[in-house]
Amino acid sequence: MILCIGNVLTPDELKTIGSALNATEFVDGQATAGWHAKLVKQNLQAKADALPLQEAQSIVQTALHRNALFQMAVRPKAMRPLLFNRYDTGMFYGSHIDNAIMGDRNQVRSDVSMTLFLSSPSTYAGGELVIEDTQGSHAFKLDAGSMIVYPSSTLHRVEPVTQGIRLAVVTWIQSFIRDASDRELLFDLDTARQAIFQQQGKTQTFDLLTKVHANLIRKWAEL
Ligand SMILES: O=C(O)CCC(=O)C(=O)O
Ligand SMILES: [Fe+2]
Repeated sequence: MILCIGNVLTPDELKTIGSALNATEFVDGQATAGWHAKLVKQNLQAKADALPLQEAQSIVQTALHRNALFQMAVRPKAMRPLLFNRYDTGMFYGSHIDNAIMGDRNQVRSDVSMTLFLSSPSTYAGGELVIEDTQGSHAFKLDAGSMIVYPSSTLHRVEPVTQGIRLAVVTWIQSFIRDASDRELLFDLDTARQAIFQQQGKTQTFDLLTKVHANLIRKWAEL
């Protein structure tokens, strides 16, 4: 399941992050790509230990934590550190698959990839995130503060930026629910169960759906 989530960051938060990124040193993005992805990666990323970045990192961390849709769709168990990336005019990231296991000491299996867009689409041309699945290629260019989550098992790319600068923050998440179709099933069930609660309250039907939901998590969750 590919899911777009709007308004993850407030305009104020976006402004603070923008100022932090202005004060941050960006380096060649090649450092964090697999040997095959390196061949097609041409972007920049913020130095991980850059001081001005700390506030920006904690703003995004908090925003992910409070976002009910993100939590429901991804069911995060562990997450790679947030990576702020930048594509200046002419930069791109060609078709690639993300590494399955990331990190040296705290290893994370990438089940879900996410991009949180930080630049308004009106400020740059190109730079679409294109995700390929069995139904074809899907291009995304979201509002600043909106995010997309998609299975890390997909080939994807960032189209060349032909004008302006594209800023984003990306990360990879290991989910309690490893299988993407199981995650989607739980997401749908949870959505339906909550709609029933809104309409009818805590009925027997709601209780039954909640039981199925909880027991499927028991069946599938990896702790
Ligand atoms: O910038 C993006 O939207 C995605 C970048 C990406 O695919 C990656 O860093 O692996
Ligand atoms: Fe990627």
